Amino acid sequence: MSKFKGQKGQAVSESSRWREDEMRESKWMQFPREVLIGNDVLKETPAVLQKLKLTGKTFIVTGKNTAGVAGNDVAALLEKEKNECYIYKSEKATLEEVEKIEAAAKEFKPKCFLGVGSGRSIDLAKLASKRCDIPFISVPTAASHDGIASSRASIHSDEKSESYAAQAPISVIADTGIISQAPFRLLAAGCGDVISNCTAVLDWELASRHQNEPFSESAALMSKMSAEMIMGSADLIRPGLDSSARMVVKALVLSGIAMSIAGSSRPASGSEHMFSHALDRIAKKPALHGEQCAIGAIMMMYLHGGDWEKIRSALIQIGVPTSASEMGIADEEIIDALLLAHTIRPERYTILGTGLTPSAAEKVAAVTKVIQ
Ligand SMILES: NC(=O)C1=CN([C@@H]2O[C@H](COP(=O)(O)OP(=O)(O)OC[C@H]3O[C@@H](n4cnc5c(N)ncnc54)[C@H](OP(=O)(O)O)[C@@H]3O)[C@@H](O)[C@H]2O)C=CC1
Ligand SMILES: O=C(CO)COP(=O)(O)O
Ligand SMILES: [Zn+2]
Repeated sequence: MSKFKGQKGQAVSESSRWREDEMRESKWMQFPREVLIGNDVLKETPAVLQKLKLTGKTFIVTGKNTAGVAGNDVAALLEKEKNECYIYKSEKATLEEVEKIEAAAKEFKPKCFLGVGSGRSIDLAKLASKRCDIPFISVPTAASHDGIASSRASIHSDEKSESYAAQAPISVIADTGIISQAPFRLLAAGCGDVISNCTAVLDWELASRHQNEPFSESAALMSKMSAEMIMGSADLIRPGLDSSARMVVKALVLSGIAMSIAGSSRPASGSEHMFSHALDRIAKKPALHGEQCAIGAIMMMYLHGGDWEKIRSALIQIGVPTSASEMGIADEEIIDALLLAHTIRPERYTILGTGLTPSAAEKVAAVTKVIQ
């Protein structure tokens, strides 16, 4: 068995090479402290704030739809307990929006931030709270993405999609009564986001082998486990069921924790996410993040030479779109996104390498039945 020098100079067998990261001397990781998952847990929000000694003033970042779903209710619950709330309705997860929130919060001087809503609202609250050095609580209204519990914030602009080091939520309050009543498409998208961890981890392993990129076996295992949890229970994920919402939320939390362990979005974001970010830029009407990542995962698994049909079957069973037409995206936009994807995060080594040729892009999309 060949040997190479580990980070501290000691010889490490190749079979344990991927464990090198686990042997680092120190690493700073953040995880949520109070995690509430269940029907009607929203009403516990004032108690959570009290337990964490964060009562007083609360800055709530929510969205246009989700204000009515939960944002206003949370504010009412807190105000009943003599907390003052500032409600900020946001639209896009951009750096400009983070700056606006930060400025409003500096005036209001809250004790904590709440992100109540979709991925966008949670990411904005997460990054703005980090910049204000104030704790943040994640209150998802849909299980549509694995940023619910992660310490990362995905911020987008016309030119790029970046993953910022933010902070892990001090608490996650996931009311499955609300989440199970959200449009099923959102829950299915969350399953797609987690299933796409399969290819993200393969890309990370590739980067570890080809470029000696730091790799965390525990983060990778956790990420794969969350994907397997969903694929193995695909038959149990149904609209309107509290049990389905609970299952998906737990997998999303696990996947978010994997990112916090890695200290990057690597365990949950590889070539399939680069494809999705490219599609966000190219498509006239992009689909949901998790839907696009799921389709990306089918195609990237084909490129890895893995079992893409297994991923496709699980997605079909759950009800996640597996073709461009089901997502409402033109076939040409899929090809263009495949050709652009490798440029999205050039520093992130993946199976896309320096890019696909147009004929290779057409082939992967056609063979995997993403385009007709
Ligand atoms: N930080 C991280 O680690 C991660 C971040 N992400 C990011 O998260 C985002 C994707 O999140 P996602 O939630 O899929 O998409 P969006 O943030 O785009 O939200 C999708 C839509 O769902 C609506 N919605 C949410 N909950 C409900 C509900 N209960 N009832 C009715 N409508 C509802 C939202 O309304 P409203 O307009 O009120 O918001 C919004 O219009 C992307 O920006 C992605 O990059 C994804 C994964 C990981
Ligand atoms: O979406 C993510 C994991 O599901 C992570 O986000 P990025 O692709 O922005 O790093
Ligand atoms: Zn994602």
